[in-house]
Amino acid sequence: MVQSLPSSPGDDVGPAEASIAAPSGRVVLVEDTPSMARVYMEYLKDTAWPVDLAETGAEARALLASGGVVAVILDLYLPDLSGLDLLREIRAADQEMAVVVVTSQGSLQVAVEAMREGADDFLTKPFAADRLRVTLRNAVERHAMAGAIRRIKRELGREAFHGFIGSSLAMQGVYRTIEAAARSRASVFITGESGTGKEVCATALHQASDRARGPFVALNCAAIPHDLIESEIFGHVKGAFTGAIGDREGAAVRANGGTLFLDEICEMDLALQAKLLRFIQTGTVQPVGGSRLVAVDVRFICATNRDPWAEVGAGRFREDLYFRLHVIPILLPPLRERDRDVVEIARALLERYAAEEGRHFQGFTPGAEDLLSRLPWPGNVRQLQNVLRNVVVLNEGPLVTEAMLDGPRRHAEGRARGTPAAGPRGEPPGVAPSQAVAPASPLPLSPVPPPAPTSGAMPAGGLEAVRQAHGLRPMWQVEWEHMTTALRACAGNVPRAAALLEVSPSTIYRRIRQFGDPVTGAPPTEAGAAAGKDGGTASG
Ligand SMILES: Nc1ncnc2c1ncn2[C@@H]1O[C@H](COP(=O)(O)OP(=O)(O)OP(=O)(O)O)[C@@H](O)[C@H]1O
Repeated sequence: MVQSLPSSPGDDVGPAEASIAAPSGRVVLVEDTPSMARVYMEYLKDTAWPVDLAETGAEARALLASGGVVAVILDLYLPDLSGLDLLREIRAADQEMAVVVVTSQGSLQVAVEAMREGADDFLTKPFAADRLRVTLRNAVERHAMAGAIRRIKRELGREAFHGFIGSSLAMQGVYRTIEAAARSRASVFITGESGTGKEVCATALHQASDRARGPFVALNCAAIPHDLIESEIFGHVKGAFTGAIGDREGAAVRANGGTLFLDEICEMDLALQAKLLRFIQTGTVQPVGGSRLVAVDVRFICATNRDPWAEVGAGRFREDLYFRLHVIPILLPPLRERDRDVVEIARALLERYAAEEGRHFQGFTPGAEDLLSRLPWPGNVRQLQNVLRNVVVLNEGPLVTEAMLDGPRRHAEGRARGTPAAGPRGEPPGVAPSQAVAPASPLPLSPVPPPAPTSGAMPAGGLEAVRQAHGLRPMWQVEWEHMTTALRACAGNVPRAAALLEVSPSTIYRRIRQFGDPVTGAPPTEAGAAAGKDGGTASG
């Protein structure tokens, strides 16, 4: 038999407790002895929740299945079923309700077992009205609190997500947006500094979407020469231009049923932007030199490390295209704004690189981890990768020390001692002129220099003598000369120079901000001095 008590607005708690919002729902009292049931129902008549009585396990199951139950007061001895089994069923079904078990004198062992199985509290018969009410109320509140904490932990506790490592609050927000955006077909526009993981983000969006089984096609708009990019996206027919020896599908058709990722979208020229807009509006593409329209179903994701709205303002990016693509924006925070993520990523990278390079690194000293957290990482995760690869290749384990990471400071000290390690303007590589001589704080990181000469390892004269003996030059110098040649060959067109060198244009932009523009003669920028000193060798 199931009986119900109506709820009462009043409760037996004091004013302070009454101010806590009690979770809503019903209480199920499971008690097979009618006289006891009557007493408990009387005790409970003034609680905040309506109470249903179940006199058997079967009745209890039916009430629980009907939902909306906030708590169960469960006698462990039932005619048709063990109360412990019912408790296990509740917890196995992950039902969010508090459970208070009722046991007889002398059965403490059973109470302990019930607590282990997930009961929130227990009462030993006999007990007074107040005791029942307070125990019930506390159990409901504790359970609600524990549930909220569990949910928050589940939300916030993600240390990795589809290729991302990092449990910072900033990245939890990104993971949530990716999850929500993945369910939609709306275009996503990813922004963030170079190396923050924009491509990882695009891949995650694809993997978390219902297009995951379809193709993911990525195209770097800056890495492809302008005269080829149209055919790269839309394809071409045989004879469309010199060298078009056959029909070729473009990225759009290859991405059919999946995702098309247009990286460095702001590098696309305006004429092509118009064609892209038409593609987005009509869902059809026309191969270069062809007359037939091909229908394709793709989800667009694009990315840039520029400010796309500023590009619109400057007339380099079409406003209508911006609004078509910028439906769901995702901003990837720079690594320096991700709390301890840098350490979490560094640990994972160290393990990977040590395995790949056959080194025996086991971790970082506390000082090294602290330094990792303090460095500004202008080149973000890619820079961290370069630095750690460098550390692993050039040093021996078992621990990465501060000294192994402290490149700029050692460069600065070397300079102070007169070590000739000057950049184009006399600064040490990777360090802004203004920071080059600052000995204290290890600001923007340069590639980790070779290990300090150990006795017997270097001939007299140190690094420079070895360089001269072998005709070697620092990598940054070779890299910059190469970039300068490429830029001059392309009349200062960065994307074209990047395509020639097969690096990301952002790598060249960073160097221009750092060293100045060799074509226009523009000097390095202040912003570049602060933001462009990753000093890593050209990548991507
Ligand atoms: N949170 C992260 N955890 C682990 N690895 C990461 C993370 N973010 C980025 N990476 C890695 O860092 C490298 C750079 O990432 P990615 O290419 O996605 O950056 P990006 O923002 O697209 O860079 P760019 O603007 O220069 O093209 C990749 O090897 C990527 O796997």
